[in-house]
Amino acid sequence: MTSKTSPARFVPHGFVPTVEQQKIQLSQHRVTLIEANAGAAKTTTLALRVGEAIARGVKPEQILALVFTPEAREVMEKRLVEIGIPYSTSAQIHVRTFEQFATEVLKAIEGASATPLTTANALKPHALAAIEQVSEGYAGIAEFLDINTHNIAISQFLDGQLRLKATMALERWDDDTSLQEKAERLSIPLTDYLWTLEYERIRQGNFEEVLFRGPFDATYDLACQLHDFPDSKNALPHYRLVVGDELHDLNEASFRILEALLAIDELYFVGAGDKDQVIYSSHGADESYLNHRFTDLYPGSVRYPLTMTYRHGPHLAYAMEAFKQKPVDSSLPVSTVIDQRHYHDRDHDDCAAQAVAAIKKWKSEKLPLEACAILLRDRHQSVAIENALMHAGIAYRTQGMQGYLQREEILFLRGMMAIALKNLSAVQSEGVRKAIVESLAIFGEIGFNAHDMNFARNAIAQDPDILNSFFSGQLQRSRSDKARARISDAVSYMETLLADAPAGAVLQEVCDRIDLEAVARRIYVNPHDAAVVAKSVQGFIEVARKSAMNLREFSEWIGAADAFASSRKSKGFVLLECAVNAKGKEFDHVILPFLETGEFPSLLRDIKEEENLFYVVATRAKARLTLISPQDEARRSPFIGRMELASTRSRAHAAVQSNLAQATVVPSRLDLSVSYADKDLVKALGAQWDATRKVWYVKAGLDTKPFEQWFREK
Ligand SMILES: Nc1ncnc2c1ncn2[C@@H]1O[C@H](COP(=O)(O)OP(=O)(O)OP(=O)(O)O)[C@@H](O)[C@H]1O
Repeated sequence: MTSKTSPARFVPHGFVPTVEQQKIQLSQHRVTLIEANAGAAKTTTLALRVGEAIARGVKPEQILALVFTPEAREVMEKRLVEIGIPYSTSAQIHVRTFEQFATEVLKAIEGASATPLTTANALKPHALAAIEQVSEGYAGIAEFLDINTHNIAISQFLDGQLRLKATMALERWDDDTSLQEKAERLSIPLTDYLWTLEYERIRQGNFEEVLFRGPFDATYDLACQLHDFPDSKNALPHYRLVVGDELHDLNEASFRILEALLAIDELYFVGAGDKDQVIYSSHGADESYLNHRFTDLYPGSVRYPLTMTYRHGPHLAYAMEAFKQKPVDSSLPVSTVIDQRHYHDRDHDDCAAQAVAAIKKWKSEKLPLEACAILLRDRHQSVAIENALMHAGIAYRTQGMQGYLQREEILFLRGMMAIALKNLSAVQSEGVRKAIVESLAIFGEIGFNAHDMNFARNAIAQDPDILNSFFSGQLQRSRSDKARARISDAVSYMETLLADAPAGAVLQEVCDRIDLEAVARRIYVNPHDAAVVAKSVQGFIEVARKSAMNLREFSEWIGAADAFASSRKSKGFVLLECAVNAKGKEFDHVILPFLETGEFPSLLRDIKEEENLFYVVATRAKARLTLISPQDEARRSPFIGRMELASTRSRAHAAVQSNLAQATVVPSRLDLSVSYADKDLVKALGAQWDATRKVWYVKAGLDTKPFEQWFREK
């Protein structure tokens, strides 16, 4: 595909590739691997490789770019265009998550798509059916079984089966291996092993028709299919080039899909990753694939380094070097600012005020708000931040999560207030009215089926005055007597209230009467989700209490806040996003609030992954990183201390000076505006044709005078 001596045919837009990048761009090895630090241009260099392939005649639809998450897919799509591949061309490149790719291939094999079930709540009925089959079917060994059907057990089961499948640990055993032995070898309780087998039996359905697929199931099913029926490899599209980003997320199932793709002749593969960005080990992600699995399979694979980060300057590079205890460097002649701000201990409103102060400072320097991102460890943290932003009149946009006023648990409380004030009609948006009705049904644990739910949503959204009578009537359908009694009590309490009752105290009373935290634990399969919901609710009640408003005033304030949050500006807003969704992205200014023990690192999660997640979010910053932590040093996240900010500062300063001294102005190529009729003329004068970007250009270093009449900007 490429030859060792030939120069690059693809010239990117806006920067000159380094020698290291060029080696990868021109690599002619079947398997090329890149292991490099955050911001060291992995995605960009994969995009360069794609551009080079197109410049050499590979059709864009013969190129596959594989990633693991929708966010990473977005970043890859963006980079392809940024480096200069025209949108019309890049849109034809197959940029897919593994799961999406597997779904498409399975559809080609099976001729139909299995129902996708994406949430733990949607999978719960199938998990319950499976455990029922275990308790009935294995009565003979019942004394070894430990049957539990509460939400925590289901959540643990769903995580466990995902891991078993991601690591392909359910593969066939010798017939004489007993069930107990198999469970022991997998280091899981026998019940969990049997539960997974039954669950898979239900999922795989009868008559070879898969009934449903949960998260990651398509990847697993395709890996099994390729293993069990080698001929199904023929269903894989024939690509000429496959690039894989974020390969640190590889697990056994996705690796096997890559293996099958790589068995296709004439296919080149270039993959990149950073072992310190592994945050999905619960899904079987493992650095061993990058470390040696590729090389074991393809001894001819080569590894190329990308040694410098291009996202930020030496200050942040050295802080990350100290944090991760690995070499990190930057050749950028810029001082990435690392600001620290502190808040009164446990005062999250003060923390949010510090975030606002950091944004105001940025704005006062005439820097664009949309280049600013507040990255949260968890979504419950957005309550204080959103309020502070609204209060300061700073527009914001949430990504990958709803603004807090639109979340189920808060919509439920808004519904209860609407019942008290009989003012659902005051909620401007019909969509929000519908969502409020749905949340009342969910937290009221009313057993609506999809049809009933739809009917209720539409009827009440159109005629909000019937909310009270409808809701009281439907409560009779609540699943448990206890829940029905509690919520009826809360509704009667609300209906007796006057509009001038204090909102904070009333909402607290509603939560106590219903025992909302227990309801959340019943409703949310994942205990972490239930905990986040409880924290959101507490945050909301705190807002009401601190406002000192009565019910009517608070309801009006929510209406105004709703309108503020939904105002859509194309510019002049800051971004609010959860840490896990920020992978692969970059922002001029990253603000990390709530850096205290228990929040970040979260104590409910694996500490190594928390550390990797912190590394991921801190390295999203290009020009400025603001760290917001408690005044009390003992309560601060230990991650800040590990950045050794004070001791790395002078070395970083010296590196910026030295980078400045070495910086040279690199002459870049000049794009021309040439009509079809003039093409032979410019060619004769020495202009080059860029097949990827479909533009004539003068190579860097050539005399541009003869081309003056075709300059794009005179
Ligand atoms: N040769 C170069 N000169 C200057 N800037 C570059 C060069 N190559 C890439 N960059 C810039 O470096 C930044 C980081 O690149 P990229 O996102 O590809 O890194 P990455 O290694 O994939 O990051 P991560 O793993 O942290 O997501 C981008 O802003 C990109 O435009």
